[in-house]
Amino acid sequence: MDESTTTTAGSAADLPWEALAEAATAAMRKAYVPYSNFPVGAAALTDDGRIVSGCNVENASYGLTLCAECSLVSQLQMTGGGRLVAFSCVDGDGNALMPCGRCRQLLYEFRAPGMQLMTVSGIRTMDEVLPDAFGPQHLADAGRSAAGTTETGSTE
Ligand SMILES: O=c1ccn([C@H]2C[C@H](O)[C@@H](CO)O2)c(=O)[nH]1
Ligand SMILES: [Zn+2]
Repeated sequence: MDESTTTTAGSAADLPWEALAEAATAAMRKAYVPYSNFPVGAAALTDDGRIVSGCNVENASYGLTLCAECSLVSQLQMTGGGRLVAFSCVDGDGNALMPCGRCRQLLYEFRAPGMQLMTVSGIRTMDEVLPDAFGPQHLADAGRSAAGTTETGSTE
């Protein structure tokens, strides 16, 4: 079945978008952005009910900047792993922000089937924001793909 039609994430309306926006806004306030002055906060619901979040962290070597989504993925892994069911990120004014291309790829790795994202243009699925994505499923040699995981990362 097409991931966008699976229901692991539940219906978009049932997802806790308000709580995610609040967590993203709280994370945004922790951003380290002396160069761009463009704080970003990201938050996501995991498949076991946690909310993980992250902020952008810039660097004097500008290109080394970590997007908020990088920080979120790191927190996901450090707090028990799992998969992302719903994702939201906000700018300094609290407005929804579309993750940059690199971050869509980062999020794709940890998506739950049917993962939903709150974006500037409304609620979208991962498939919609990153169609025909490259992922662990393309690493044909099992030795090089995510150890012991299936396409969606669940252990079997
Ligand atoms: O998806 C994105 C896009 C941009 N930024 C950050 C990086 C940089 O610090 C600032 C301006 O690009 O916004 C993120 O955190 N996530
Ligand atoms: Zn990014």
